Amino acid sequence: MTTKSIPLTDELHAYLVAHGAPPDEIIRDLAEETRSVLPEHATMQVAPEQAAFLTFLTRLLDTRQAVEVGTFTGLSSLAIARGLPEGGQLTCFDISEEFTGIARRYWARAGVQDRIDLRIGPAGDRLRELPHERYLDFAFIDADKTGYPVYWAELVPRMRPGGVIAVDNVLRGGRVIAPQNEADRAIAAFNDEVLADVRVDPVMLPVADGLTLARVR
Ligand SMILES: C[S@@+](CC[C@H](N)C(=O)[O-])C[C@H]1O[C@@H](n2cnc3c(N)ncnc32)[C@H](O)[C@@H]1O
Repeated sequence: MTTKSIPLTDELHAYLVAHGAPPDEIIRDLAEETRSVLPEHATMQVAPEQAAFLTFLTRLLDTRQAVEVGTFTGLSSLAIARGLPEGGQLTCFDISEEFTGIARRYWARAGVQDRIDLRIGPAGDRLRELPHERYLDFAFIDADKTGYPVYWAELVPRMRPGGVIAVDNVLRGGRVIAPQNEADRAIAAFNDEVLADVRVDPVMLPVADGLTLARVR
């Protein structure tokens, strides 16, 4: 028995991915294309076990309306879209036509393009265009780290009671306890803000680079 999460070697990580929900051919091709076309940015993609978890969570919450902030080449959005029922909708936000051009091709190949509404532009501005109602079942934040407080402020009031916001990179490779740059400091401050927010019940999980799940009251 251990009182904390065990470290993952490469071999153990491969085992964990293989025994959870192993990536299918579409996800494997998307990861491979991202690595070969955008080698400097490829680590921005969510980990395979996170992708599987996003699909699981989307289904668990019976999600009909979801939002993603930070789409890149589309792995997390594909995972969320796959968890939606017929008629469900995912609204995605990103600033890059180049990155999301790749995403669009893989959404089409997976047959989920009709469930995804991609909006290009700074998410802080574009999120304000969403209905001012508590209608979202699930939201995933994974864009520029200094923008997290703005995305949080726009999303929390739009979540239905019991809806969940998932936030990626909350451990910043471990640097969150000794921040070394602006993004690290932003996440350290953001994590404190989430903890103090009486509108949500959060948990922080050591999945990949750290994943916070916040259930909105
Ligand atoms: C970590 S990546 C997202 C990875 C994605 N979730 C995946 O699984 O592939 C961050 C993304 O945020 C986008 N981004 C950066 N600043 C943004 C902003 N102000 N508004 C919207 N998107 C932004 C970047 O273009 C990039 O695609």
